[in-house]
Amino acid sequence: MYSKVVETTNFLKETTEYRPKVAIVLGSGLGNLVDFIDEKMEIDYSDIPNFPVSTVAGHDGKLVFGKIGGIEVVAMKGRFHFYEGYEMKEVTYPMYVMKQFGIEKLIVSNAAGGSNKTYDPGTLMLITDHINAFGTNPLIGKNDDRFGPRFPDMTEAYKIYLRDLAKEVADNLGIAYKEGVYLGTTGPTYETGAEVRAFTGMGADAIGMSTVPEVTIANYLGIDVLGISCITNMATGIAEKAHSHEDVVDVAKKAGENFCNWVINIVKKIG
Ligand SMILES: O=P(O)(O)O[C@@H]1C[C@H](O)[C@@H](CO)O1
Ligand SMILES: Nc1nc2[nH]cnc2c(=O)[nH]1
Repeated sequence: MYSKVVETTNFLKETTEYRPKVAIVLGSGLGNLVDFIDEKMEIDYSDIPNFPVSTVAGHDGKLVFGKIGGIEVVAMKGRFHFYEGYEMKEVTYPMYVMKQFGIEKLIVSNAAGGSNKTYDPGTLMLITDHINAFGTNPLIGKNDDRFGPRFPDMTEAYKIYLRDLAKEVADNLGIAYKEGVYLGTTGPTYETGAEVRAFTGMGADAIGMSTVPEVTIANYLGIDVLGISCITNMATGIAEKAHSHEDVVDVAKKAGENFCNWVINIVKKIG
C-alpha cells in the first residue's frame, strides 16, 4: 500500500500547487462548506489514481483545494463508508494520502443520530471521544512501520487543544454546541430501539456510520483531529418518526450555516 499512497500523493502534488496543512472531511449534507473556500481547485475522486469513488447521495466525490481566510485547506467533499462495500483500508485510504501530502490537522464532520435526549435535530456536537462499534479495526493486518506504530495510543483521539480552540471560537460567535461521544457502527441500517438503548448505556451521545475508521488512522499517522457531528435526527426510539437519508441530508443542510461559520473560523485560528 505504501507505494500506492506515494503514487497518489505525487499525482496530487503534480496537479496542484496548494500545500495545505489542514484537511476537512465533510459529512452527509455538509458539503456546502466548499462554497466558502476561495480560489478553488477541484479534483474528482475518479481522476485520482488509487482513490475509491463515493456512492452515497449527499457525497459528491471531489477533493477541493483552496483557501479559507488566506489559509490553505483541502476538503473531502464526499467520504467512503464501510457499508458501501469498501475494505477498511479503502475507507481510510485518503487519510494515508493526506499524511503523505503534509496534512497535520484534520477537521472531521458527520451527520449522526442523537441518543442523548438533551439534543435536538440541528444540534452541533463537538466530539470528545468515540466508541468503535464496527466490529473491526482499520489497522487489522500486518503493520507498516513507515506509517505508524503497531499499537497506536488513542488517549486523546480528539485533541483537547483543538476542542478548546473550537469552544472559544463558538463562544465568540455565539454558536450553540454540545459536547459528546460519537459511536460508529457499520450501517447501512439505522439502529433498532434496543440497539440505541444499549449504545446509550455504553456512553454514546450520537450514533453514526463513519468517522471512527478515519479518526483511528489519523491518530495512527500522527494527525491531530477535531470532530464535529451534526445531529440530524434523534436516534430510534427517541425520534417520533422513521429515519430517511433524505431527512438526514435536509437537516444537515439547514444546520450548515452554523456549521460552516464555526469551521471557517476554526480554520482561521488553527491554520
Ligand atoms: O458520512 P456521514 O457519516 O456524515 O453520513 C451519515 C451516515 C450515513 O452515511 C448516512 C445515513 O443517513 O449519513
Ligand atoms: N447510525 C446512524 N447514522 C446516522 N446518520 C444520521 N442519522 C443517523 C442515525 O440515527 N444512526
